[in-house]
Amino acid sequence: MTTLHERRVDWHALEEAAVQAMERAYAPYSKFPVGAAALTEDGRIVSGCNVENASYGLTLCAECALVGQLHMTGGGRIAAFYCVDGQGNVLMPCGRCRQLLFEFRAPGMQLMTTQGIKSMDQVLPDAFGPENLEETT
Ligand SMILES: O=c1ccn([C@H]2C[C@H](O)[C@@H](CO)O2)c(=O)[nH]1
Ligand SMILES: [Zn+2]
Repeated sequence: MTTLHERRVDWHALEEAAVQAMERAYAPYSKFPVGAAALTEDGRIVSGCNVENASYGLTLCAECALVGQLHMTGGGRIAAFYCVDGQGNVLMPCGRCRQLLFEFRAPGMQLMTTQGIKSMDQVLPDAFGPENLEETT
């Protein structure tokens, strides 16, 4: 059971970064731009937008770009996460993206949700993670 960390988060800065990322979205098919931003444990803000494709199923969620940027800019772990839709409203990450974020979570990672701040465990209970790979034979 993960508990929420007491780390103080500048949610406004994260929201702004998410909105800026959303403005870079490539979403001509769904017309549903998404921006995601994360605060790393060492204080960086990384972000990403969704990138769609004429072959619709190949669409990359905003969180895919975010974890790519996280890794490319020094790695580390995500302390807080914020995702917005085209109106700038808080958006819940899809199931696949919850799994992507789980891989890079810091202890007590906080997620802004439509129901307020939640923990990773609340949005993805009983998650499959790297430790599960150690269970074979
Ligand atoms: O967590 C999510 C959920 C959806 N989308 C994008 C994918 C697609 O381009 C659009 C509509 O599903 O929203 C994201 O970027 N992240
Ligand atoms: Zn997604």
